Amino acid sequence: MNRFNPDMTGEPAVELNAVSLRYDTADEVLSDVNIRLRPGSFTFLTGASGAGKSSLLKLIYLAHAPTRGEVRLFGQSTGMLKRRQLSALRRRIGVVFQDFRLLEHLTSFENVALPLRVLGQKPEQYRDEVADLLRWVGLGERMHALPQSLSGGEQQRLSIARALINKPNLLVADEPTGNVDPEMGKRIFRLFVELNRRLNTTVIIATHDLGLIREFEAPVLRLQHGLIVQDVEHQPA
Ligand SMILES: Nc1ncnc2c1ncn2[C@@H]1O[C@H](COP(=O)(O)OP(=O)(O)OP(=O)(O)O)[C@@H](O)[C@H]1O
Repeated sequence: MNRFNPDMTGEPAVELNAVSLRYDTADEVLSDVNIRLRPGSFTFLTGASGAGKSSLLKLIYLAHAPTRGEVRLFGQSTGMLKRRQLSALRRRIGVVFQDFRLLEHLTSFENVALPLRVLGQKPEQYRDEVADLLRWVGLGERMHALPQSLSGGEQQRLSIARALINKPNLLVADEPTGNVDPEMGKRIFRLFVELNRRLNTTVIIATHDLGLIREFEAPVLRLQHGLIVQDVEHQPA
C-alpha cells in the first residue's frame, strides 16, 4: 500500500468540545465529552454495554449531530456545513461495523470497488488497487466469492477493505471483533495496527474486548454512562 492523503494540517484529526447527545426526549446519552485524537494516533474506546460508544462513534463519522457542543474533524468545524461539504468530509472517514453491512449480491471485489464506482471511476482505474487491498486483508483467493460464502472473519476483513478503498485519513471501527473468534480478532487488530503504522491513518476502535486492549497497548478512552472517565491524556505510565 502506498502512503496517501497525508493530513498535514497539524490540527487534531478528531476534536469533540463539550459535546452532549440526547435522543428524542430521553436522558443524555453523552454528557460534556471532550476528546482530541492526534493525526496518526491509535485509540481504543471502551465501556459497558449502553455506555454510549456507538453513539460517540456516530458523532465522529457524522451519522448524527450533537445536541450541544462542537465536533471538529481535520481542523474543520462540522456544525454548519452544507450537505456536499459533509459528504466530502465523510469520504475521508472509513467505517467498519460489527455486522459488516456488505452487499450480498456483490462479490468481494465488487463490494470493495463500489465506493470508487460511485465516484465515477472506471474498472481499469481501480482494478489493481482493489485486488491489492483484498490481498492485503488476506482475501486474494476469495475475490469473486459472494459474502454469504465467506466466514465471519473473512466478511469482517472484506468490510475493512471496503472501508479503506477510499484512502481515509480516519478509520472508525465499532466492535469489529464482536462476531469473530479470538484468533481472528487478533488478526483483525493487527491489520488496524499495520494500517496505522504504515499509512499514519488515525484509528479509533470501540471494543469490549479487554484482552485485545491489553495485548495491543494503545491509549484507552473509557465511557461510563455517557461520560469519559479515563482518557488518553491520563494514562498510567
Ligand atoms: N437511535 C437511538 N434512539 C434512541 N436511543 C438510542 C438510539 N441509539 C442508542 N440509544 C440509546 O443510547 C444509549 C447508548 O447506546 P450506544 O449504542 O451508544 O451504547 P454502546 O456503548 O455502544 O452499547 P453496546 O456496547 O451495547 O453496543 C443506550 O441507552 C441506547 O438505548
